[in-house]
Order: sequence, then C-alpha cells, then structure tokens
Amino acid sequence: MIRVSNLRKHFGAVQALDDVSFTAADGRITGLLGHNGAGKSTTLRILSTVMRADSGSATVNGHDCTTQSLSVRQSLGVLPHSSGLYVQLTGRENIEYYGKLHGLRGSELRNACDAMIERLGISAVASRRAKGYSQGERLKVALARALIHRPKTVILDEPTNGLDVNAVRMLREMIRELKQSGCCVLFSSHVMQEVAALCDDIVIIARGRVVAQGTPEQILAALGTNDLEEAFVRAAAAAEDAA
Ligand SMILES: Nc1ncnc2c1ncn2[C@@H]1O[C@H](COP(=O)(O)OP(=O)(O)OP(=O)(O)O)[C@@H](O)[C@H]1O
Repeated sequence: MIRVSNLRKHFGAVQALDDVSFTAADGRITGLLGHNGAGKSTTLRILSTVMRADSGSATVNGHDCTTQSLSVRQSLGVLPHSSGLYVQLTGRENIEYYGKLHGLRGSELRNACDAMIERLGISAVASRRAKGYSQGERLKVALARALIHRPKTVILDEPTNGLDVNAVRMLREMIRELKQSGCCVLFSSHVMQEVAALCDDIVIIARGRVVAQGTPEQILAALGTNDLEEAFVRAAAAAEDAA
C-alpha cells in the first residue's frame, strides 16, 4: 500500500510537486499518468527514498519514506527511470548483488536468480557484461533485479520506454502476475493507452498537481467524455489554464 499526502518538492524556481496526494492499493495496478515534466519521476523518487520531499508525507506499507527508509526499501522493488545497471558486472551478477542486499544467500539466492532469468527469458544475456546491452536487455535485467526479493510493492518508472511489442507484452503479463499475487503496483507513463490497458486506478498529474484520479470509469465520468485519451488531454489542459 502506498500513501502520498500533500507532497511538495521544488528545484530552484521549479515547483515539481505542488501538494500531491493519492493512494495505491494492494492487489491493484495504479498508473501515474502525466506529460513530460509533470512530476512523475519526482514522486517515484521520493517513494523510492532516493529523494526527500520539502513537505508532506509518503508511506510504503505503513513505513515512512523519510524516517523509515530502510524498512521502505526492504518491502519495495523499484525499476528506476534509467536502469542503473553496473556495466562491468554480468546480468546475473547484477541480479545476485541486489538479492544479497536483500539478505538472500546460497541456494535461495541462486534459485531466485535462476527463476527470474528464466521468467524474463534472459538466459542468453545473463552471463554477459551489462556494457553493450540493448535497451530491452537492460530493462529486463533491471526488472529481475527489482523483483528478486519478491517485494510487496513495486514501482516502475516508465517501464515500457524503448521496448518492442513482444517485450511490452511480456512486461504487461508480469505486471498482471504481480497484481494477482497481491502486490501493489505503481507505474508511471505519459501514454494514456498504456495506462488504460493495464490499470485499475489512474492518477493524472500535471504541473506537479493531481488533476484527476479514480478508476478509468470514474475519470471518464468526471471529465465528461467516453475516451480516456481525451480525458487525459482535458485534465492536463485544465491544469495549464489554471497555471
Ligand atoms: N534534480 C533536478 N533538478 C532540477 N530540476 C528538476 C530535477 N528533477 C526534476 N526537475 C524538474 O522538475 C519537474 C518535474 O520533473 P519529473 O522528472 O518529475 O517529471 P516527469 O513527469 O517524470 O517527466 P518525464 O515524463 O519527462 O520523465 C521538471 O520541470 C524537471 O525539469
């Protein structure tokens, strides 16, 4: 469960987050949708405990992202905006390293790593150094690394960027499996169709503010249209007009 309450964050003159509040429930997929620069990554970075908000609060499974960052990290799997793989390590070493950070050892670590490599279809690249990986290869190894400790809550920052259609399908399937197993999944995107294809709940963010949130049906009703893309455009335009 993720709870975000009244988050504010500025970078110099830029108010990246301006009173952002939403929740993302267990066993559901929540999409954080917004144009470039809307504040999605800033929100996810605060939740991932790599950045502090100026004010407001964020909790993951009841743990505060500022004061209980270790507990947050233990229950969280994060796919960051850039994969952040160690390029001198092989794919397997990258995955195992994160497993070790989460306390996995010996056969438990090996089995978890093997299962991830098989599930993601990356056995051919897992023994190669990450330097030179394609975008899709990087993403799959980064995803294996994020999920190796079977986290209860998963955050994915624009996970389908640069992926081919097969890789996108595989990713969607995995996200649905995480939901089926009771995980809370929060992912960001600037593509309405992608969010519509997967999400139970949608949070639309524009200029650092939440401008609409709810199930797809609730968002359509609130914005008076039958088309989710049109709803997104209307919500974002309203935020621009108000600015
Ligand atoms: N470290 C930083 N220093 C200065 N400005 C920043 C920093 N991080 C984010 N910003 C600014 O804050 C605003 C929100 O950025 P953020 O990365 O959260 O947007 P986003 O919705 O993830 O966009 P995108 O879809 O392009 O990745 C932008 O105006 C961005 O330029």
